[in-house]
Amino acid sequence: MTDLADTVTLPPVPSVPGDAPVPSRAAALEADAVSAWFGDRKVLDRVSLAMPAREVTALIGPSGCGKSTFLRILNRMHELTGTASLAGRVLLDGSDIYDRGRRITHARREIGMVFQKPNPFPAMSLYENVLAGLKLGGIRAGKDAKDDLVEECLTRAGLWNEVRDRLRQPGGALSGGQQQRLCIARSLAVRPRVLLMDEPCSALDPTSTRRVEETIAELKAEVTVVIVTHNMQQAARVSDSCAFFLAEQGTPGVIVEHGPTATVFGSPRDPRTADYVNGRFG
Ligand SMILES: Nc1ncnc2c1ncn2[C@@H]1O[C@H](COP(=O)(O)OP(=O)(O)OP(=O)(O)O)[C@@H](O)[C@H]1O
Repeated sequence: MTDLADTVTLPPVPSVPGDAPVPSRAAALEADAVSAWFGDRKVLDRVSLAMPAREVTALIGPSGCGKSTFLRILNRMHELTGTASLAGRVLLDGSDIYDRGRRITHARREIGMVFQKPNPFPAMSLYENVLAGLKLGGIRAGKDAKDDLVEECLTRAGLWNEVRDRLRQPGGALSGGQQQRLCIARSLAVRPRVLLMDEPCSALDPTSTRRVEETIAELKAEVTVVIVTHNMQQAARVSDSCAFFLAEQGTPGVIVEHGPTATVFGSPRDPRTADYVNGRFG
């Protein structure tokens, strides 16, 4: 249910949708000594990571090392799991999203999430899918502003030209790759400052994957992107910097190495990073 005290008006859209550049609201995100538990099992240990504005940061590492948990901590989704707890700070342009008095809805609106499996509302039209987050976030907009916003977000997600003539068709009628770009458009409609992506291409074919990667490259001027991927070529293609997570022999996950993507892949400092990026384990 929408909390009325949290109702806001949509920030203005460009006057020429799709053509005018969207003013950048990208924010820097910084994790400071983040630890996480499920029950009494610690799964992340004092992870610190700077994710600069207008850059793509890739989180890589073997299955189970805590990448998704870390990502979910970045927009306060971790706390939705009953047994979950955490310590540390997450700074969005310097202020902690976990500060007392900060609303969970604020973090969710500022820091969007795209999931592994495209999850559009299948019976809702494409138009309504794009706008779905506005209702949930208590954001008001008039008819013209909504029309402009739908065009703008579908354009930014790289889907407008494919669907402009069928906006009233259901979201479930699209291909998997198109559905994922629809989900990206839906995330963009609330004007997030950071977009988190949890293996966004793992359910997609190579052509759709390439299209989503192009979309990520186009978006990063306007929104900071943090992406979890198991695909090393993808990390190398899309990211500016890269963090290698590892949880060795039942110990909690830590970042072994973090730096510019070219360095992490080309001349890593730690032999474990070299082994992982060269496919020798994981
Ligand atoms: N809801 C949960 N309840 C209990 N333990 C969990 C839960 N979710 C994750 N875990 C555990 O936390 C650890 C980190 O899991 P997480 O999903 O963050 O790893 P990951 O690196 O994203 O893995 P993958 O690459 O396979 O998605 C794992 O040991 C996992 O079993």
